[in-house]
Amino acid sequence: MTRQIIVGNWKMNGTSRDSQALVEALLAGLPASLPDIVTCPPFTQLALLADKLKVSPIALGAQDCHKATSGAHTGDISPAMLTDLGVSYVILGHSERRQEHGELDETVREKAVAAAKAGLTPIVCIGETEDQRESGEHFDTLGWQIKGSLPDNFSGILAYEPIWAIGTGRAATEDEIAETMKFLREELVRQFGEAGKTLRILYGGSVNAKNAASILSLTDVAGALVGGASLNAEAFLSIIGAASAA
Ligand SMILES: O=C(CO)COP(=O)(O)O
Repeated sequence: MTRQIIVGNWKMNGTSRDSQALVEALLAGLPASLPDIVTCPPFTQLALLADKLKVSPIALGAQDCHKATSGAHTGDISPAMLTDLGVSYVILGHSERRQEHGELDETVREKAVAAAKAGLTPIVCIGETEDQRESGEHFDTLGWQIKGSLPDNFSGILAYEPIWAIGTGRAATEDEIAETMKFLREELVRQFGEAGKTLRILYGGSVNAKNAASILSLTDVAGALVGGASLNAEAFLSIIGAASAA
């Protein structure tokens, strides 16, 4: 059984003071048996946390990167700048970036190629809107997102985050997650052949201390991408605990 991976996406939250306090509380409370743990603070906290987490079991991730190594891209951060700081994962194509920054599947795919080339593990997010699910178009949407966002030879992590479950407190039901995971696995195998059988898939969307154990026990769920609950040390530690037991 492979170790689960729990990723905390802090989104646009965290001053130096809060970030420091949060990681100190996490480090003090980690259980003896651990899943893989990744924390993705905003860019501004990466250097501080790289230092704090250097000799810890918590890996560092970023929430986005540019596809170029350097150049005239005001406001952007390159994969090489992230690896330079000791970052090892990067979330790409989160629905908030797709919606607020107009990121398309193609952009996400180019970023995933660049990230992997720099040595980062890309965590590529896909997910349907509530309207798409209600009208029965969710599998088509997810299928297109997989085809468009994942590069050839993809060896990163796929995160399924239904948009209607993000930040709403309404996680997808176990049946919805199970059925979707089955579909995603089939699509990955269709696209990547044998390699698609072992690509890791995370679930994200209102994962919390209460529902983590049941979600993480579902077939093909290799871990969770956690937003709000990753900002609370106690809640995130409970999710880590649930992953150790899964
Ligand atoms: O978007 C998410 C993680 O990337 C999920 O956010 P919530 O856990 O706050 O629903």
